[in-house]
Parts: sequence; C-alpha cells; structure tokens
Amino acid sequence: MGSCASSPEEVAAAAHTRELDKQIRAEADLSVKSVKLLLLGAGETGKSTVLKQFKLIYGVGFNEGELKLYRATIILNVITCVKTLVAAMDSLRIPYGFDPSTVDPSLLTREEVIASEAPSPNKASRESGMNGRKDPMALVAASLYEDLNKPPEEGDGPRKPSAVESAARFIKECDITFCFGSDNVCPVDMADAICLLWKDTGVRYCISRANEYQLMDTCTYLINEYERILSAEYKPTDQDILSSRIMTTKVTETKFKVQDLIFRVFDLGGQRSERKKWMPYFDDVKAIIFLVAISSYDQVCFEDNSTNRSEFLILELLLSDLLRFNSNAYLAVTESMVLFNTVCNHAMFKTTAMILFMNKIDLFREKLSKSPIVEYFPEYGGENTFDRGTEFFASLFTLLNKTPERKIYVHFTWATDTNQIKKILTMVNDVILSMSMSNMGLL
Ligand SMILES: Nc1nc2c(ncn2[C@@H]2O[C@H](COP(=O)(O)OP(=O)(O)OP(=O)(O)O)[C@@H](O)[C@H]2O)c(=O)[nH]1
Ligand SMILES: [Mg+2]
Repeated sequence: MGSCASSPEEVAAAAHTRELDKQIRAEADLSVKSVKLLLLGAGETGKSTVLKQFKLIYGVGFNEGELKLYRATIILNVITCVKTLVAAMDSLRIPYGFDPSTVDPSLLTREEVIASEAPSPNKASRESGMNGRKDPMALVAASLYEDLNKPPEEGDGPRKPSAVESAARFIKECDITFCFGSDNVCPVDMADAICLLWKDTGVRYCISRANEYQLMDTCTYLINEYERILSAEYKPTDQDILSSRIMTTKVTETKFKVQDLIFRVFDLGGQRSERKKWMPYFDDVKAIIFLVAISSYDQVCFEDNSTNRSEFLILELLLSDLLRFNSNAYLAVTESMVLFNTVCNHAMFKTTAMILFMNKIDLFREKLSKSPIVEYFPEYGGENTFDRGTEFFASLFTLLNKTPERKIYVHFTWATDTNQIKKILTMVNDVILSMSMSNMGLL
C-alpha cells in the first residue's frame, strides 16, 4: 500500500503524455482515414463522369434537385449537338440527304472530283493537313454541295429548300438560351426539326467525320435516346446522367466513405482556362486519378493553337528518341501528354499515388478501323488492334514519368459503364489505402 503513489507532478505529466498520445493517435487516424484525391486531366476526358460514378457506387445517387438540373442539361445537350452538326454540314460541305452507300463508285474517279480540293473544315486541320488524305467520299459530298448551292441561273427563282434544309435553318437561327421554356420542355417545332435532322443520311455521314470538328462524344448516345429525352414526361436515368455533358467551371469537393477511408474527391475543370484554378488544391494530395481520352488520338486539338505549338515542340523534344510525332498535327491526346508531363513530375506529387485512367475505350475501339493509328502517329509500327493500340498510348504516358522507381497505375476505362468502373475503383482504393498506410509507417 502506498508503493504506487506518485507525486502530483508525476500524475499531471502522465496525464499530459496520455493526452498527447491520444492526440497523435487521433491525428494519425485522421490522416490515414482521410484521403485527398484529385481528378485531373484535360477537358472532356471524363473527370466529372468518374465523380458521378463515385456517387452512384459509394454515395446515394442523384436527388430530385439534381435530376431536374440534369433533365435541362440533357435536353440542352441534344440541341447543342444538332446545332454543331448543322454548322459542320456547311463547313465540311455535305449536302442534306447525302448517302455514301448510294454513291456511284464511278463518280469517285471523275477527274474534276479528284482534282477538286475540299477545303479543310478549320484552321487547325488545314494547317495539320490531317485531311490531306483527300477522302474521295468527302470530295464527292463537297462537289454535290457546290452543285446544290450554286446561285440560280438568270431568270430562275431561288431553289425551294427541302424539309430537312428548312429544319436546319430553323435550328441554326434559334437562340439556345431562349429555346425552351420554364417548364423545361423542348418546343414541338424544335423537336420536329431535330427529328428530321437526326434521320438525315447526310447528317449521319457528318457524324462519322466528327474528328474534323468538335462534336460532343455523347452525340451518338443522344441520337438513340432523343425521342424519350424530348418527351414531356422525361425523367433522366442514371445512364443519361453519366452520358450528359456540363463543362466544370467550379471546383467541387465531395466526400465518400470507402471501406475505412473517407475519400475527399476534388473535381477540377480541365479546359485550359480552368487549369489556372488547380494550384491551390495541390497540397497534401494522397492520390491523383489522371484521365486521358484515349479515343482522342485522331482528334485535332481546338484549344488555343498558339500556346499549343510551343508546348508541342517541348514534348516533341522530350520524346524525340522514342517517337517522332506527325510534326504538323497537334492532337487532343498530345495536349493530354503535355499536361500529364507537368502533373506526374510535379515536386508536390512525389509521394502521391499516380493513377492513370486511359478512358473512353469504347469509342477508341469503334474508331480504330476508321482512323488507323499510324495515320496520326507515323512511327507507330504495331498492329492496328485494341490491345496493341491501348498498350502503345499507355506507354507514351508512362514514359513521361521521370522517377522510374515510382509506379504509375494504369487502367483502361469506360467511365460511363458503372459495372466496369466499380471493379476498377475497388483496385484503385486498395492501392490508395496501402500507400496511405505505408506513408504513415503503418505497413
Ligand atoms: N462513350 C464514352 N463517353 C464518355 C466516357 N467518359 C466520359 N464520357 C462522356 O464524355 C463527356 C465529357 O465528360 P466529362 O466527365 O464532363 O469530362 P470532364 O473531364 O469533367 O470535362 P471538364 O469538366 O471540361 O474538364 C460526357 O458527355 C461523358 O458522358 C467514356 O468512357 N465513354
Ligand atoms: Mg468536368
């Protein structure tokens, strides 16, 4: 009795030590359990789509307010797609009703057709010569377009436009901000015009040349679903929401509980103007999911061409031993490489788990036969297959990593497919968890 007695100072010191231990444990626990994850990548690569998948898989999905917002967004997406197509029909010089399957092959060898130069649809591709292939079908379309649109002979009145041409004019002239009312219903005359245009073979052909202008990737999905979307009682499904498109202009933080971790997921806008906002979020980042739209390998990059050129030349120097680019074309995938080079080798991300999503593999698979890789990357010597192609593009990115001992975790993703993303996020979470634990010295 009495042998265990301590002085008041010793009791206070022990209490203080216990309190400190508790605090350290709590802090350690918090930093292990809270994981800051950034979604980075160029514009339209699928960052917000991955965030939506997090919500569906680890959250509670979308509430009524969000459904209302997405309903308006999706209807606007349909109208925007049709407006883009109507503009592209003129810039690519495709006549409405043009049907490649009915073109007389003898037309393709007509001297005047071969000789005619179809002007490229925009500055970027004109400079790049990406359409230097002189696609014979494009030349036939352009020649028919000229015939149809030439000024009437003297004494003749103007040609009466076809129903689909009138629909195109209606769409061209409508102001997108006022085209549907407070009830968020697409007006009947607009729905009718959209319906006529969607069904037009010339418009379908125009969609097949989407790499020559900028069309939302979701366009084909919307085409298949537009009747449902334009109906008065339309309510978006999860798949509609995943396929919808809103450019991110405000950084968002969303928290999810994944196993024992709290994920703080930051979705940042990827367009050039939005990237200026990234820096303040670079502190204490445990993991980055960097998204690349692998399907953009044949897509001319449309953002700010003057800046692109210099970055492009730097990248060309960086990779000159590995690959010689088509020195005239600045492609959307090249823009992603420039950005990944900066992010991956950034001093603040030395211990950050770097996860690369080579996204939009569904579109990549569809494109391969129409757009052989070698036409855009002349040094590519592999087979024009999905496996070899994905491997090649992934290697272009992983080779940019200047710290060889650091692993880049690569996944080939289809961000609009919940089942596939669910499996991939499980693997990603395992990596993040084990990296967080080992950074804390707990593994
Ligand atoms: N087919 C297909 N579409 C995809 C895929 N991933 C994303 N999309 C679509 O691509 C479009 C752009 O996706 P977002 O998630 O908005 O792109 P983002 O990277 O957030 O773009 P910013 O906010 O501008 O930086 C949307 O319409 C998506 O539905 C995919 O794997 N396959
Ligand atoms: Mg976004």
